[in-house]
Amino acid sequence: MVVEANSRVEVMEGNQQQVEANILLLGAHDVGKSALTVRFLTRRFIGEYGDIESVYSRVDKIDGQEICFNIWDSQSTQAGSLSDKRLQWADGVILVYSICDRGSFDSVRQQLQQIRRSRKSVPVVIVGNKRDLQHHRGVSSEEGRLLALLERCGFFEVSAAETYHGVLLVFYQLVDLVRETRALRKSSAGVRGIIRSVSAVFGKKRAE
Ligand SMILES: Nc1nc2c(ncn2[C@@H]2O[C@H](COP(=O)(O)OP(=O)(O)OP(=O)(O)O)[C@@H](O)[C@H]2O)c(=O)[nH]1
Repeated sequence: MVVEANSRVEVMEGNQQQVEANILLLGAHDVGKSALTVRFLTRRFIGEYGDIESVYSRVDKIDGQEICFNIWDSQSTQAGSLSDKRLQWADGVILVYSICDRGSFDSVRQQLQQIRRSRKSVPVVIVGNKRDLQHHRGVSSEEGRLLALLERCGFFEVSAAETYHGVLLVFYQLVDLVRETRALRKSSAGVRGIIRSVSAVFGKKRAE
């Protein structure tokens, strides 16, 4: 059976429900967006990645629920040229910088501001990648954590080159945030509905 929910198609077989989560990866050039995507999809680090911008999918079962991750590994953009189309598509955003590249951290700050202007409540996880290159570190963990705290984002430092599990946690935390946001939206829509009904009844009484 196929049902429409919040303009999203959810596929149901018996009691099983598959939830879709559109995840957009953003960040400056060379920070490891493709490396993180490929790690998550294949568990591998292949070292060099082409320039093909594409959406990839992977289905996982989390807490008994099937989640279809649709991942848009976008080409790096200047802050300011972040297309609205990509942001409107996303249910959640992974903002990537390299811990060795301060400029890429500044780009994350700028992109975050831009995201907040057009999608105020979209969940975001900030990722400091290339954690294996400690000797070249240019951004401290505290700076990354503080930015995430101030902007209410998730935060991880990972190495796409070295570990799979750290990368897995990034995607899983984001999907948790996406599910929480949807649940909140649903319950606040419910409350709005109740308020409308109550005002309709009282409005009527006043008119009588
Ligand atoms: N040492 C190290 N190198 C990494 C890591 N992640 C990615 N790289 C390397 O960084 C370079 C850029 O990685 P990509 O995944 O292509 O970066 P990108 O952000 O997708 O780059 P663009 O698509 O050009 O914006 C490649 O040479 C990767 O091998 C990491 O965790 N550690």
